[in-house]
Amino acid sequence: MNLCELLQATDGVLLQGDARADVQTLCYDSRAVTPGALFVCLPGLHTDGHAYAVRAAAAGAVGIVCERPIPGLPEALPVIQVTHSRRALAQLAIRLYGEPARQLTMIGITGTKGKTTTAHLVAAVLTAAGRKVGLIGTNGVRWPGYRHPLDHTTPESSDLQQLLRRMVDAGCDTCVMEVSSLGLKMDRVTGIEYDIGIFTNLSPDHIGPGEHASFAEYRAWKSVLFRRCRVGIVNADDPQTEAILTQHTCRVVTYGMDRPADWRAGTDFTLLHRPGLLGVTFTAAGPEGGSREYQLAMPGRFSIYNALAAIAAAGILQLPDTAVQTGLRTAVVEGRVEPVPIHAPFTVVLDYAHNEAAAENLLTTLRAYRPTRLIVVFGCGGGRSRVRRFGMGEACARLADFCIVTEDNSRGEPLADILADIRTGLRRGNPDTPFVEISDRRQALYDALDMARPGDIVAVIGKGHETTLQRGSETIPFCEREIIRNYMAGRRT
Ligand SMILES: CC(=O)N[C@H]1[C@@H](OP(=O)(O)OP(=O)(O)OC[C@H]2O[C@@H](n3ccc(=O)[nH]c3=O)[C@H](O)[C@@H]2O)O[C@H](CO)[C@@H](O)[C@@H]1O[C@H](C)C(=O)N[C@@H](C)C(=O)N[C@H](CCC(=O)O)C(=O)O
Ligand SMILES: Nc1ncnc2c1ncn2[C@@H]1O[C@H](COP(=O)(O)OP(=O)(O)OP(=O)(O)O)[C@@H](O)[C@H]1O
Repeated sequence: MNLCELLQATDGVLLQGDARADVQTLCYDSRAVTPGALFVCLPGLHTDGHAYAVRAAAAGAVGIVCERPIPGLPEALPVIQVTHSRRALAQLAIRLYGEPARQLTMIGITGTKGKTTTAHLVAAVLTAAGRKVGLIGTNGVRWPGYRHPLDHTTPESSDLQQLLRRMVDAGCDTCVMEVSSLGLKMDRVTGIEYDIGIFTNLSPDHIGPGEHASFAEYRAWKSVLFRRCRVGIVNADDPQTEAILTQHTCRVVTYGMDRPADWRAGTDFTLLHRPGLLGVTFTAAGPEGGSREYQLAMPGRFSIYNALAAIAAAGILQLPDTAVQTGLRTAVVEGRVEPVPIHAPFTVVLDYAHNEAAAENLLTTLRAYRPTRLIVVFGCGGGRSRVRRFGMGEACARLADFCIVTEDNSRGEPLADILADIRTGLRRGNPDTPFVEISDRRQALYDALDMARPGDIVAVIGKGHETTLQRGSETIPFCEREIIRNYMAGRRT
């Protein structure tokens, strides 16, 4: 597209050069510039994109977008000054990729916990209703026939708009995406008007250097989604919902279990536990009454909240209830309390929990299923906070019947040091909980499967959907689902 045409989407002023240049793509990292790219200088936390404009030009950039003049650029190179380059990046991307979000039903999900799960549930329900759905979030991007991992839960605006364009070109009619607070703060979703915004819940997270200054700031950014959507579906039971709705401009639809809500589930739900299945059945009624029964193949009370958000979204989109029931019954989220399908009288689940709060939440949920024994396989990452290791150790010792402590992305750090910290945590949590240390994670999985007996739950936590293991400077393929299935298949033959 012609640079001149693109610029009209921004408040940019041409400082030098000819605006008739042809722009093929947008780029915000000089190391990724290819000929035909328009380089947008983003001021960052660690460095400033303006410092790399000369390098971008040398790599073939057809123009530079910046917030201030940059010395040393070739005279003929078009340079455009904008007030805010992150915002400009989003505006340019929307124009370059032909406003793809306008051609999709856009559903954005925000909240501290449950974004990934709710996004999958909404996508499953829509798919069961015959929609062609694209999905973007922590577990990557996918649409029918395509999937790819992503660096961010909510991608940078230029990457996001390009993905949306590809979804439209692939025939998708709907996009379900996780909208992180940083995605909102960093203009990654600027310019997108969501048909539906969903709020799950809020607790302190992502507060610290480079992320949010305080809980209030974190919450304020999440609340922005409800000024950028037509209908906001919010959790009536979350104490932060009222604050999230400050200055909202959308129609509000509520869901919950404890307080009055448009979509409400009964508190008399039933936990389902069969080998290979940890689920729940519950009833829910919408604004028009008429309670219906739903089944989920994921455990716990909190899963009902995620499902209610999906049921409410389906209600707004007027999807048939049979599709909602089918979608919820069959949805599985990789690495989020994901059951591994094996022929065994016990249950194995994979989960991404890698801090004390998440481990506590998960193991408490699993204990409610009254397993004969709860066996936990876990480790902790190297080069990260030691507090996390003590905390994981404590939570697992308090809630498991047996722990197998092993490696988890040890990166450059000696595994022995990490295991020693976990051991300290285990002793603090409950010195009587038996545990073994098995350095090799694959062997730890094999041992857990060998010791499991009928009615046991084996929770393998920390890696969730990841398919690699970072051991020292090496990154090795490590798909726990495959390892477990292959080992169990081998045991049967
Ligand atoms: C805290 C945060 O979000 N940081 C983002 C920010 O990085 P930064 O400010 O440190 O950037 P920087 O390194 O100073 O570089 C500034 C600019 O110079 C450019 N550069 C830099 C070096 C060079 O040689 N050439 C060059 O052009 C960089 O590409 C960048 O555009 O801008 C970068 C480019 O836009 C982002 O990739 C980066 O995300 C980092 C990797 C990150 O980890 N973000 C996480 C915290 C995040 O966004 N998480 C949320 C929430 C997830 C959840 O809720 O679970 C998410 O949506 O993923
Ligand atoms: N509605 C919920 N309320 C509380 N906890 C939840 C909820 N949904 C999921 N969880 C727990 O949080 C974990 C993470 O869930 P999920 O990945 O869906 O959330 P997320 O918002 O995408 O989180 P993250 O940003 O950490 O990836 C799950 O494994 C589960 O233990």
